[in-house]
Amino acid sequence: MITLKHIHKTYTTDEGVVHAVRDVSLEIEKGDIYGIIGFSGAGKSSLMRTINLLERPDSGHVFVDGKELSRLSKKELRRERHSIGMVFQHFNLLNNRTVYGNVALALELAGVPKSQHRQRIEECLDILEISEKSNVYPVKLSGGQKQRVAIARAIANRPKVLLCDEPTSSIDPQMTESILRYLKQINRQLGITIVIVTHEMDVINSICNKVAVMENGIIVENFILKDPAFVPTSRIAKFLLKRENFYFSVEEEKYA
Ligand SMILES: Nc1ncnc2c1ncn2[C@@H]1O[C@H](COP(=O)(O)OP(=O)(O)OP(=O)(O)O)[C@@H](O)[C@H]1O
Repeated sequence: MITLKHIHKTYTTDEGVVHAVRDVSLEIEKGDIYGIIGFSGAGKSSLMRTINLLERPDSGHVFVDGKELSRLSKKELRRERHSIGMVFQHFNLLNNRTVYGNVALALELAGVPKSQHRQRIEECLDILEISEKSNVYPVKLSGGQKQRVAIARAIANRPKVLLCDEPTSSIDPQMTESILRYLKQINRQLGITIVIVTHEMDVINSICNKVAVMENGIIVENFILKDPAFVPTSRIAKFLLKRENFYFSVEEEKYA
């Protein structure tokens, strides 16, 4: 479903060139909930943002559902991007639009005929169980509710892929579980492949089937989460993972 081949991404700053992603290749299959974990600055967001070319790699190839995105015209890329939803840490909702209006925006931008809006929006709000807030403005919502609206907006165009950048980092721990439950449901019921960037192993543990560990712009290890034969070898994987009956958990106290 998603193939990244030899991706390099650098940023030029006043202090010099930052090598955010270094020669990363990755295969994400249809139906996966694929986690990318690592410490701050490891290059996780940069890598994920190359999947919809929100960040253009300096070199390498990005394929989504068989199409090489970097070879598409601007118009084709715009169309293709509607099949890749995105959810951000800070929700990125428009405060001057209601919940309904925020979801509608995704459909407007994709050129979906207005006659289809109401049904699509109600469907998405229903999946995220936030229909009763349809006429409410974001300022009146909790973090968890805002993220549910952002997810509803991200699936409004019925994407094949949903990219989630630290989707639970700005919400209460109690709400984290429910957000993850919705993501799992979306993956299973709608068949949407999910890529999730996080620094929380609990997030990986709850919903991912596969995980890549990133450090200094490199994927140091990737594995199937419940593979009983997997033995972490990298420093960061050993640091992050603790095997307990084929599950992993974070040694949180070391996690500063
Ligand atoms: N727009 C940018 N301009 C310059 N440097 C950037 C930019 N975006 C990211 N970087 C740098 O690239 C490196 C990787 O950043 P990135 O955000 O991809 O890592 P991350 O693992 O997602 O970390 P975090 O969880 O802190 O966002 C870091 O050194 C970061 O400072």
